[in-house]
Amino acid sequence: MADGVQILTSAQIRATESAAMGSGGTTGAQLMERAGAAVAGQIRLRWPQPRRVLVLCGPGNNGGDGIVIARRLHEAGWPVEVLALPEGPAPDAALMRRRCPVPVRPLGEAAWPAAPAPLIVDALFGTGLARGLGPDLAALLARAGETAAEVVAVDGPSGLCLDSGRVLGSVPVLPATLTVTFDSLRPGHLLDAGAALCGRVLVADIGISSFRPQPAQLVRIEDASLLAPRLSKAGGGHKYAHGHLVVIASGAGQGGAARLAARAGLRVGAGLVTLGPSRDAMAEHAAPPDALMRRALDSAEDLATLLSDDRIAALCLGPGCGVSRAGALLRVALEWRRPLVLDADALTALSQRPELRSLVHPGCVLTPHGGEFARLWPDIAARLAAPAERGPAFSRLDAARAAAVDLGCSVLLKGPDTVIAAPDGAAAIHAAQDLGWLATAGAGDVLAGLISGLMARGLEPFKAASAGVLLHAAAARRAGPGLIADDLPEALPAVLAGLGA
Ligand SMILES: NC(=O)C1=CN([C@@H]2O[C@H](COP(=O)(O)OP(=O)(O)OC[C@H]3O[C@@H](n4cnc5c(N)ncnc54)[C@H](OP(=O)(O)O)[C@@H]3O)[C@@H](O)[C@H]2O)[C@@H](O)CC1
Ligand SMILES: [K+]
Repeated sequence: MADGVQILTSAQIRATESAAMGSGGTTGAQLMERAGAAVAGQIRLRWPQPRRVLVLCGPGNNGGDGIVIARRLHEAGWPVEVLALPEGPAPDAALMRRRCPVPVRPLGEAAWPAAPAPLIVDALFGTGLARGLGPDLAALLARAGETAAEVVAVDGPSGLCLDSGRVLGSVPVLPATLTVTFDSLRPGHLLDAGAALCGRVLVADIGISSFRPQPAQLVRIEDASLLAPRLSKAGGGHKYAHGHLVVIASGAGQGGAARLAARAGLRVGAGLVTLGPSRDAMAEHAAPPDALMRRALDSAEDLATLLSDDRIAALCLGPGCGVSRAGALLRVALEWRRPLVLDADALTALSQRPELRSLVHPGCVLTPHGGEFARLWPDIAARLAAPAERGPAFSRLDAARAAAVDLGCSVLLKGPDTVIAAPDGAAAIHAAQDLGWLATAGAGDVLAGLISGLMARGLEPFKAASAGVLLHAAAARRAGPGLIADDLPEALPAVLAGLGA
């Protein structure tokens, strides 16, 4: 498992809540009170001056939280209006409605305020969302969205599936300025459309964390400082002790993507990196850094000979390699059965060579973007592309996990919401929606180099993939807008120094 913050699915948070209540230490009503109080507290911190607030409540416990928020804000002197859907079978929410000092009016066209409130609390549906919003509700929320009010979502924007980050049905949801969720993040806060729709996400501690399932199966990786002990070279040692990475490069005239990967491998601390172009491309791959070693590799036999040196610790195949060259070298790379990153052209080559799929092993990390993923796993990609009608909807996390199980290797599905999945079910999400400038040519090649460099240093595949993604993002943050991929390896020394590695 990677180091990170535990993420719980809707089913897991329900189980955690049940375990907390089952322990006898707390009741559902107490948890609802804590949840509502936390949201009301955040609202008052963010907007210290009372303002008109419209609280929209659903039939279940999400709506119950909304009622607590309304009461708390009312008690603090805020002008509060509450509109609610008819009650469902949720006894704690019903109790809160009975205790509410503010009139609870039926949510609908007739009761909708003529003058829009500047703040809307969306407590319609949370983890219990089962399907898309009905057309009447969607129309009301669309109207609310037009008033440019600030929106605070309780647990998440209603209509957003908190397990997948996908909007259920084909109805728009009301984007939130602020989302306050409870105990832990849900996958949907980070994945897909969720990241943009949730706005700023805060996690309120409601006192149930000791009842979470263990060990954590899903984490958010966000804190690069956790990497420092793993990346430290404090023990010293020979260059071979830090791993020898081989990066396969292209034939003549196919560009320098592999050099970016190799440079990243060096910068992340592999003891040696050998770049392997074809013989006729040796001259064009002779450019700096001079720390790189070169070795001509024309054929699968040449690669097999090189890999028979058991000091070689990891291999990176794909960046700037060319699909046919990657295809020609793929079998030997897989039969080596040691740490291997397959990226870019190697993924396309693998999708064209189904007979090689059974050779993929747990020491492999595959790093597809969405297009490469769809070529390798068209059935899984089709499930992801199908409309999301019911919750929990099939997610990018489900897709990466299914792919990891299918090939028995770690899979890193790239995107602004990168998902990393191991074949044993462990998974991590890295959300970098703020790093739009990282979507630049060659950035993926650098990532492949980082991961394979870390694998050469001995990190196991899932951890190397997680650490590589973190370092990649940290380097992009340091380089800032305007970066080109070449800047990423150059930013690494400062990133690593900042981590105390
Ligand atoms: N877990 C915790 O630790 C804590 C959780 N807490 C809170 O509880 C929330 C979860 O509560 P919940 O389980 O009652 O589900 P919730 O989201 O209120 O919705 C369920 C209701 O909505 C209905 N419904 C669903 N979709 C619909 C649709 N499209 N259109 C119309 N109706 C639809 C559904 O009806 P049904 O599908 O059965 O027909 C059912 O009646 C959670 O998000 C958090 O805020 C805190 O209070 C305390 C700590
Ligand atoms: K909500």
